[in-house]
Amino acid sequence: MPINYDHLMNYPIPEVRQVLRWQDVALYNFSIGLGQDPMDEKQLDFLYEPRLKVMPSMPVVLASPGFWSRNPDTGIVWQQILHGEQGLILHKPLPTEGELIGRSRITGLVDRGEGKGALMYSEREIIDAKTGETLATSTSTSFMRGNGGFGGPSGPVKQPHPEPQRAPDITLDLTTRPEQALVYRLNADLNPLHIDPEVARQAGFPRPILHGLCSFGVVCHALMRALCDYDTTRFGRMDLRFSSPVFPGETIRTEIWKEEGGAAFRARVVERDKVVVSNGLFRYA
Ligand SMILES: CCCCCCC[C@@H](O)CC(=O)SCCNC(=O)CCNC(=O)[C@H](O)C(C)(C)COP(=O)(O)OP(=O)(O)OC[C@H]1O[C@@H](n2cnc3c(N)ncnc32)[C@H](O)[C@@H]1OP(=O)(O)O
Repeated sequence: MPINYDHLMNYPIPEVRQVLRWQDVALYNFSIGLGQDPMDEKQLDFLYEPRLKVMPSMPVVLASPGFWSRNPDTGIVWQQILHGEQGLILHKPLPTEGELIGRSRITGLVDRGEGKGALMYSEREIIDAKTGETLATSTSTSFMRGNGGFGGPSGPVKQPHPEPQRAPDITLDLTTRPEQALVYRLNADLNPLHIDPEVARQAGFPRPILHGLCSFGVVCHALMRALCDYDTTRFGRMDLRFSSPVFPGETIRTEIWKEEGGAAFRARVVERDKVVVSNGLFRYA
């Protein structure tokens, strides 16, 4: 069944309620690599419950509807879907415990043409169930490699943040672990692409790849360390493009340029000297 534009634009993504426990926060922080140096007190703040902090990238997994693109009635060839872009705006400080509501919707569909894939833009608001306040807005682009030529519009296409043409001001390396995707998926994203070698092969990869949102968290960690001294209240927004897959176990080098109002960034895998995240935009106080 091919994509039906009207059907997918109005797809009823279920509203999700999540009771957030401190253990969920610690698991998320651990799953993006915090605590690799157990003597680093600033990293322990993200794992130790008496003084627990939430890495600001966490809303991308909060009150998430999961991998709903796999539902047959979407018409999406789920085996060929890749996470293309991700954005996050934080409106309020994140709690370590409470009840959250996630409301998701499709905001755009772009047909890139037969053999060139399609883009699906979506947005999720993460709301504090007690106060009704929106805590964060998460925006995603799904690059649907198997759905080009479905007869939809050819735009509008989101314009990525331009990258400076000079050497970065700061670089910071963070390693990922070989089993990182196996832990990361426990947050919410159960796409078998990240655990099942056969599904990875069908998608064109020699082995399972890392979740885009895990790389998003690793890069957020790098930005918070390099620019904000781990002060989570300083995070404003973060946008990026996933330009090439990361394999679990690789080292992610975040390259940062300071610019008016914040920073631009990209990231590369050191072992393959391959840019994996591009067109990054970071706003902070
Ligand atoms: C909340 C739901 C979110 C979705 C969840 C999905 C489930 C998750 O579990 C899945 C994952 O986490 S997958 C892992 C993370 N993502 C990746 O590894 C993808 C990495 N990127 C790629 O492989 C290529 O960039 C690729 C394949 C994306 C594009 O490569 P090419 O086809 O070679 O593209 P290229 O020739 O470089 O450019 C062609 C046109 O496409 C635009 N473009 C490139 N990369 C893009 C990207 N990442 N996102 C959006 N647009 C992108 C280019 O601008 C270019 O546009 P134009 O033709 O208009 O000039």
